[in-house]
Amino acid sequence: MTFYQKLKDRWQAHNTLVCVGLDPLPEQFPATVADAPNAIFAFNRAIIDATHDLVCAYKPQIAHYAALAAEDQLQQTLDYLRSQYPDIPILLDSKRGDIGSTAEQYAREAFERYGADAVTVNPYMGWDTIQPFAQYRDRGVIVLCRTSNPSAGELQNLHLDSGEPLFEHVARIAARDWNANRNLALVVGATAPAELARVRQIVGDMPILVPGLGAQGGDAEAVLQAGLNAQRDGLIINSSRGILYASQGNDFAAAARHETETLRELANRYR
Ligand SMILES: O=c1ccn([C@@H]2O[C@H](COP(=O)(O)O)[C@@H](O)[C@H]2O)c(=O)[nH]1
Repeated sequence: MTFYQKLKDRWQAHNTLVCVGLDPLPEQFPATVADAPNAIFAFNRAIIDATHDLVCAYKPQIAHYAALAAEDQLQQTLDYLRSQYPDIPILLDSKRGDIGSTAEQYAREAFERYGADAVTVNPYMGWDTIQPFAQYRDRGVIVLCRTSNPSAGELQNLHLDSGEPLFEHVARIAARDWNANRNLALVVGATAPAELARVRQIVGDMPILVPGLGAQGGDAEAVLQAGLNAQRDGLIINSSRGILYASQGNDFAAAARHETETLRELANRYR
């Protein structure tokens, strides 16, 4: 099944737009988990078991594993997801971007080594750096368009000679020129609802990954009003720290479930 079909099934059959980010910070784990062997995998497994029926996707951010030399625990987490919850798409957030021959290796890393359903990529270097990912027709390629960080507008909102801001140009060429295999999606931050509304106008029904709720302060109502597509879905609304570290006590998994449920209900209120 393709990334897009898996995602659509989760949006519809499970009635959820929520994506839980798997960004381990062991210093915020409860001591009982932090001291266990393979603590990152144990933490992720508890979060996944507590939230799997509420999510449309999981999004591990690769730096959180690489910084700790814990790629083996990322792999364990992905293997666990595939064996226990095979219908939930896995979005590997690695924001890769490099010349074509290196991009081919990054695509192999995401899709063959880790078996991700989709990967985030940086469009700054142009189409020949995206194409090695997009040629995996059954996988998703999620292109950074208007990110959620405070300085995002420094470059992404700059106006081109055509008069349109750069992020709109990225949305336009991604939808019009780069999406021959119908496997592209975009990233637009929850902290930029006006830009999200413009992107939705430009790209039609294309999926949009929206990070920046919770810890970064994005507003769920504004995101839903700006970002839903004609089918009243089309959004992958991510929260990582706000869910994972809702409690740092032994009730962390139950607290994560509560936060996920709350975000799902909030999002569904505006659908
Ligand atoms: O524009 C972007 C693109 C990616 N991210 C990633 O999403 C999560 C957000 O984490 P929170 O704890 O919910 O703030 C994180 O993995 C980022 O690397 C983003 O925030 N903004």
